[in-house]
Amino acid sequence: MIDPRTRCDRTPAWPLLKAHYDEEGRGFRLHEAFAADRDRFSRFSLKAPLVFADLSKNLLDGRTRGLLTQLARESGLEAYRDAMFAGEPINNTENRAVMHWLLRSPGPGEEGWQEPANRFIADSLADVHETLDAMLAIAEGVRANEAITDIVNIGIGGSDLGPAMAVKALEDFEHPAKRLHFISNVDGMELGNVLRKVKPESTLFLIASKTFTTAETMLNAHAARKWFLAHGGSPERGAKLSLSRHFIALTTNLKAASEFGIDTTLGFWDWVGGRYSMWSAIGLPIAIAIGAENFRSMLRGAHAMDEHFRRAPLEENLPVQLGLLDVWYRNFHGFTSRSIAPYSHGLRRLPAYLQQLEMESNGKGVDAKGDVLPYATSPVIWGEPGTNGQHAFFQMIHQGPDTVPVEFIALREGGNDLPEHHPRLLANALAQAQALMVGRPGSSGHSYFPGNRPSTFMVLDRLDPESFGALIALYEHRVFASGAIWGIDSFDQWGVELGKVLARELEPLLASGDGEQLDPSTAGLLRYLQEPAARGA
Ligand SMILES: O=P(O)(O)OC[C@H]1O[C@H](O)[C@H](O)[C@@H](O)[C@@H]1O
Repeated sequence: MIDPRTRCDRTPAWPLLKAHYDEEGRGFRLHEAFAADRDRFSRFSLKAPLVFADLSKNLLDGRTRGLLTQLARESGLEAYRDAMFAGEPINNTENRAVMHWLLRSPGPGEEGWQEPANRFIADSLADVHETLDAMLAIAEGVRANEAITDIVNIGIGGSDLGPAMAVKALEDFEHPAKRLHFISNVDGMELGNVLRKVKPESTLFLIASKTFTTAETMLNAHAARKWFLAHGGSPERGAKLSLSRHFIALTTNLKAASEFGIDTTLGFWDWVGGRYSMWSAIGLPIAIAIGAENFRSMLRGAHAMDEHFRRAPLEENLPVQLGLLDVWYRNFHGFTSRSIAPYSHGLRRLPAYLQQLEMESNGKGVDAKGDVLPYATSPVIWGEPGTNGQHAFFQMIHQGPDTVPVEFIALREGGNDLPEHHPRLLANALAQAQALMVGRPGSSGHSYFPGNRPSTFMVLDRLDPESFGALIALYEHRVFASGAIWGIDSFDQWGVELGKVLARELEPLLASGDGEQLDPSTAGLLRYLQEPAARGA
């Protein structure tokens, strides 16, 4: 594919942004901006489907926004976005299309169905709906099966973080009699602790791996299988407690799943990136937890956001404007991180999910052609739900020397019957954003609050499947927008390979202890780990 993009530092907008930053951006004061513009709140708020965002507490003015939008245009963001929606192989280092959005596109006969742009998309859409229907039928079957009480999802990265986060987020909608466990770590403590508590006859294992080769997942899957067989399970298909009835694979690698001994496999396609895969078969645990109807509702919310991203003018396009803000902060202000503060217990795993989504997508040092970039890309993403973060690291965000833009996410309606809690939660979210912005004028010494610290405040009406779907799709497209402008391939992850190779080489050395050919630090650690662990003080 010919990349339609122009790298951001080669656009006319880039030096203009630099000059604008030097002249005004660096010294920008939020309180002055509000004083100069009574309508700043409404001028810098955006409403996308199911998500409202107040951007007015960010360090930007009309000129910043104009220049950033010009940058988006000049860097070819729209053409690149359209190439994604046309199914072109925009993941150029792997020569793959990027079509997670298709996983939530309505099928023929459904409301909102659109004529597919080409044959590839039409065929893929048919596959998507066939698998979706099959997956939801399995989910409903499991929900109706009283004998199954525990579902153990074994997967890592994109085959874990999305479903694990979603199941927590949609806890209010979950089946009352199903316990979902997520096993990702190669540390046996995680699987071991779950296996101690479950029984083979009432447990369903989901082996979730796009490639079905990931070392951690394979080790955990084989350990689960061994445990199952050691506790009365049988590899015989017709047996009462058969492996084939208690293991399901979620993967693109049908062959490997069948070699493992699994009969029921829900497939997906190489055009679904791991970290974009919770809408695919990888979402089975979500569907088991919340049911088919709620799962479809989650897809509907995401699709509404897809349409917004695809069609809203850049100025009103929330994912685009958020992505541009990331560029402004990272490349002009030089901020190195962004903190995610969901004021929602349900969204407690969102920061972990976004760490993969954003940093694995956009943590790149070369452009899509492989040329070293002269500018920074993904910020560090971190956070905890409010109000917990306030009692931990907000000290640093308020008074530390670094500026950390914060992203607040709040709900209009709380999802519980404790009437005093939600107003308290909202008051705290508002107070933090306000305190960051206004600081404490006239303060000094230990009570000095500088203020002028930026934040974005997003609001969903409630944390239901539809709004949740829209929120996650918003983040996906925001990452697309900033990655598109940075000129990188946001859909590969070569940076995870080296460690995997080295781990394979090191594992046998842990037994032999022979690390003399290695670097002195690794060799020293190997020797230290070989020595017997100390007992007592
Ligand atoms: O789903 P899998 O093929 O098992 O991959 C699981 C994860 O591991 C890889 O190393 C990648 O870094 C992730 O992008 C991926 O989500």
